[in-house]
Amino acid sequence: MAKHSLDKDKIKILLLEGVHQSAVDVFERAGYSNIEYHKASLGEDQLLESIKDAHFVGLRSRTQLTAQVLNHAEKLVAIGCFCIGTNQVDLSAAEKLGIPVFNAPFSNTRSVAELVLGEIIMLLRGIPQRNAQCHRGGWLKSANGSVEARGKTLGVVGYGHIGTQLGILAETLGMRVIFFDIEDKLPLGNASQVHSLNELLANADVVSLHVPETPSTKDMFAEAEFSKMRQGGFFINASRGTVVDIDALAQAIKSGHIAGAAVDVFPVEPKSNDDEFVSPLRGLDNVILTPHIGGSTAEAQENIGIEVAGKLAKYSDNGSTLSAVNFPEVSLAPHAGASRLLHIHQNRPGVLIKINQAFSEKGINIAAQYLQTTAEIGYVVMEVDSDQAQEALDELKQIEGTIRARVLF
Ligand SMILES: NC(=O)c1ccc[n+]([C@@H]2O[C@H](COP(=O)([O-])OP(=O)(O)OC[C@H]3O[C@@H](n4cnc5c(N)ncnc54)[C@H](O)[C@@H]3O)[C@@H](O)[C@H]2O)c1
Ligand SMILES: O=C(O)CC[C@@H](O)C(=O)O
Repeated sequence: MAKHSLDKDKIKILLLEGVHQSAVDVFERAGYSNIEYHKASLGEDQLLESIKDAHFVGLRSRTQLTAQVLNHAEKLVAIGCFCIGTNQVDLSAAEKLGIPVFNAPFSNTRSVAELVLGEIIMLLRGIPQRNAQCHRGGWLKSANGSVEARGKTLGVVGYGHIGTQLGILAETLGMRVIFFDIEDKLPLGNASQVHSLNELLANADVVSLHVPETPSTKDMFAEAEFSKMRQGGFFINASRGTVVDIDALAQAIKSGHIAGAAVDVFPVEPKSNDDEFVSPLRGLDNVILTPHIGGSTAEAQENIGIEVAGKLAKYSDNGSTLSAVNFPEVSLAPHAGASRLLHIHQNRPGVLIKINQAFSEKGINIAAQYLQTTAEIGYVVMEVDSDQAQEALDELKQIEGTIRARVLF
């Protein structure tokens, strides 16, 4: 492939939150050496300073990329969320600035499902409180409140990648699986979809949440929902902390209505491993608390590193936005001897016609062209003869509604 418009060693890649070494390896193999690597998330001021001249940023769930931060990141070309969730990024602000956001939609799915499966067994056997007693020198040898998973009903809220995997695994234990989702979903195995959350709450022995953080899931579980769960039921949340009113959950557990819970995500999480974890669930023996590690396994983190770094490197190398979460998806094979230009514009009628008119008036020959749009923006990848690339770029920059235009190679 021809020379990159910007020397690769000038392209700054900022990696935060200890993303796996596999990501660094992918970038280095692709020729990118200017990598600023941080093991933890950065404080606000340090983030602003480091992101100001970064072309790519990679983060996990702690770093908040708000519109303010993005506006400050003058050179930012693309964002990689080295995880599933993308709620920590203002996706719409990024889109309007012409910045695609990539994630790893299923590299840690299995890890979360396995953790939850283990927690189901632990909760049904009353292990958390027995474990806590033993640590304090107690001996709670009793079958009281201990039951098998076989024959119990698991209620999955959000039957997506994780919810479906969990359902299949739970069936191998002999559990009956019901699920509630806002979309009609193909039930896997013997699972069955119920038509309201209330129906699920009334029928499940264990309720497990696997929805994304969206306006519709904010505080989706509060006092009313907990009170509709079965007396003595169990509750698991490994989705996002904002989905649950944590005080209401603590209250439902203290009252004995909920017999135990496993919680991996919290409305407020410590910024680093050195900060204190504060929660109304602390000190409750029948609650398994984990520090947002549902997807934190060696396998998942390595695969996520490879997947997301690969997507960023591809976007940098050839403009491919396949599987971006906030951007039109375009992928175009390179043609020998041609230069590639990228044009991101506000989605208004006639932009492509204007580009083609301008090129035709200047005698610029288009070898290939591909446009995709979202409601907000349009993204055109095109190729022209290499000796006309600069002239073509100058024309593109003058098209009304242009957000960004650049020559890639
Ligand atoms: N604890 C962790 O470490 C960890 C790891 C990975 C993912 N997660 C979280 O888990 C979430 C789910 O992951 P996934 O890969 O299964 O996502 P997914 O997008 O595949 O599935 C989410 C499902 O939730 C459904 N949904 C959305 N809004 C809903 C609502 N209001 N009520 C009912 N259903 C609704 C969707 O239709 C979809 O089927 C992620 O968004 C992420 O926030 C946490
Ligand atoms: O690795 C993380 O910080 C987030 C993991 C998980 O919540 C995800 O969204 O994939």
